[in-house]
Amino acid sequence: MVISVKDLNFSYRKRPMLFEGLQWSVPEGSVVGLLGKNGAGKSTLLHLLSGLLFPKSGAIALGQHLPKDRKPAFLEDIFFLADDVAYPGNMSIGEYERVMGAFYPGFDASQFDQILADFGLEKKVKLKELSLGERKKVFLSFALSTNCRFLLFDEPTNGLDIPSKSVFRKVVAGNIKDEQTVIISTHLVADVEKLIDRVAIIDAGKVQLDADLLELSDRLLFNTSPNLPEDSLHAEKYGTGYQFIRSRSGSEAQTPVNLELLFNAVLNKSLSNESIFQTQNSEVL
Ligand SMILES: Nc1ncnc2c1ncn2[C@@H]1O[C@H](COP(=O)(O)OP(=O)(O)OP(=O)(O)O)[C@@H](O)[C@H]1O
Repeated sequence: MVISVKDLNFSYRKRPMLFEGLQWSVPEGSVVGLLGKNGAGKSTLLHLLSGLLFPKSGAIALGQHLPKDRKPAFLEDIFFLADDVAYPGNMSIGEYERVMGAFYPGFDASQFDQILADFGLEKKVKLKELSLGERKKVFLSFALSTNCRFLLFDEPTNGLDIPSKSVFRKVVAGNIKDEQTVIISTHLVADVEKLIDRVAIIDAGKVQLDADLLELSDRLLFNTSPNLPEDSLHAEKYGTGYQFIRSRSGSEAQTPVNLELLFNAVLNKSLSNESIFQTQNSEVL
C-alpha cells in the first residue's frame, strides 16, 4: 500500500476528536474518490496526508515519506490542490509556471500548455484577473503537469461550470499516469463518478468504507424496482418506485456502482466494508 494511515487520532485545538483510530490504506496507482458529508473531515485528512497538520497520535506514510517531516524529497513528490489556494495575484499564469514549476523535477511545460488550452486559458493573463473557476483550472492544470507521484485534490470541481466539469474529467483522466496515486475529495459524486477506481467514505471519525469499484460491482447489485425488494441491503424512494442495493450472486450481470446510493447506505450504516465483504464470504462458505 503506497499510502497508509494507522490508528490516526486528530482534533483541532479545543475541539472534540475528529478522527479516532482512523485506518486507511491506498494501493499505488489508484484514483480514489474521498467522500463524506460537510464537516466529516475530508479537507483535514488531506492536510494531514500533506504534512500541513500533525496527528495527535498514529502514523501516516506516503511511500517512504513521513508527511510530518516535510522533507524536500516529499515536497517534490506531492501536490496538494487545496480548496482555497493562496496565490500571487500580480503574476501572470506564465510567471507562476516559471516560478513554481522549478520546485517540481517532473514538471512538464508542454503538458501545462496543452491542459491550459483544453480549458481555453491564455498564459499572459494575471492570476488576479481570473474568475474563481478560471483560477481553479490554472492550479489544476499546474498540479497535473507537476507529475508528482501523489496528487491530492480538495473539492477540485468547486467553482467550475457544467461544461468545465466535463473538461475536468477528460483532462484528469488523460493526464494521470499509472504510477501516480490520486485522491479527490468531493461531496459532488457525479463529478468524479467516471474518474475514480476506488471510493473511501469517511464518517464519524473513521473510514467507514474503502473499496475498489470493480470489487463493489462484483459483490453488490445497484438497481431500481417498482416495489421494495425484500432482500435489499439499502433502498430509497425513487420516482414512483425504489432504487436499491442488494448482494449480487455470481451469475447475475454486474451493474455500475451508484455512488450516491452507496454513500447514503454507508452513512445510514446499512453497508460497511465488513458487511459487504463478509456477506460474500458467508455465501461462499
Ligand atoms: N482550523 C480549524 N480549527 C478548528 N476546527 C476546524 C478547523 N478546520 C476545520 N475544522 C472543523 O473540523 C471539522 C472537519 O472539517 P473539514 O473542513 O475537514 O471537513 P470537510 O469534510 O472537508 O467538509 P466540507 O465538505 O464542508 O468541505 C469541521 O467540524 C470543521 O468545523
